[in-house]
Amino acid sequence: ALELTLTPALLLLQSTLDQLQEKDTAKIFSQPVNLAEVPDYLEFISQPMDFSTMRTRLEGHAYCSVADLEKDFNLMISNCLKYNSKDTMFHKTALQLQEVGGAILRHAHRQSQTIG
Ligand SMILES: CCOC(=O)c1ccc2c(c1)NC(=O)[C@@H](C)N2
Repeated sequence: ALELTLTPALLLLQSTLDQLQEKDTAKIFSQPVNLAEVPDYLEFISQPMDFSTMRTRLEGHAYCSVADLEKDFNLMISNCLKYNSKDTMFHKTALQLQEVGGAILRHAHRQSQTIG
C-alpha cells in the first residue's frame, strides 16, 4: 500500500535516526524531559527536543534533508549541555553522543549525495 512505501530519502533519514538513537544506551534522550520531575527546565531551555519528537517530525515529513534532522539532533544535545552542569552523567553522556552522532551524520550526508 502507498503509505508503506518509503522513498529512499525517507529511508535514509529513518535509518540515520535509528543509528543515532541506538547510541543513546542510557535512553536519556528517548522522551521529552519530564517537566514534573524537572520543574525549572523551561526557565533555561526554550525549545526542548528528544528522539520521540524527532521521530514524529520525521514521519510527518517535517525533515526534507539530513541537515534538518541534524539541526534537531544538535538542539537536543545543546539543551542537555546547557541545562546539566559539566560534572553530571547527563552532560558527559551528551558530549559522547555528540561525538559519535557527528560521525553517523557525516556518513548520512555522503549517502544522501549519492541517492539525490
Ligand atoms: C525521572 C527523572 O528524570 C529526569 O530527571 C530526567 C530524565 C531524562 C533527562 C533529564 C532528566 N535531563 C536531561 O537533560 C535529558 C537529557 N534527559
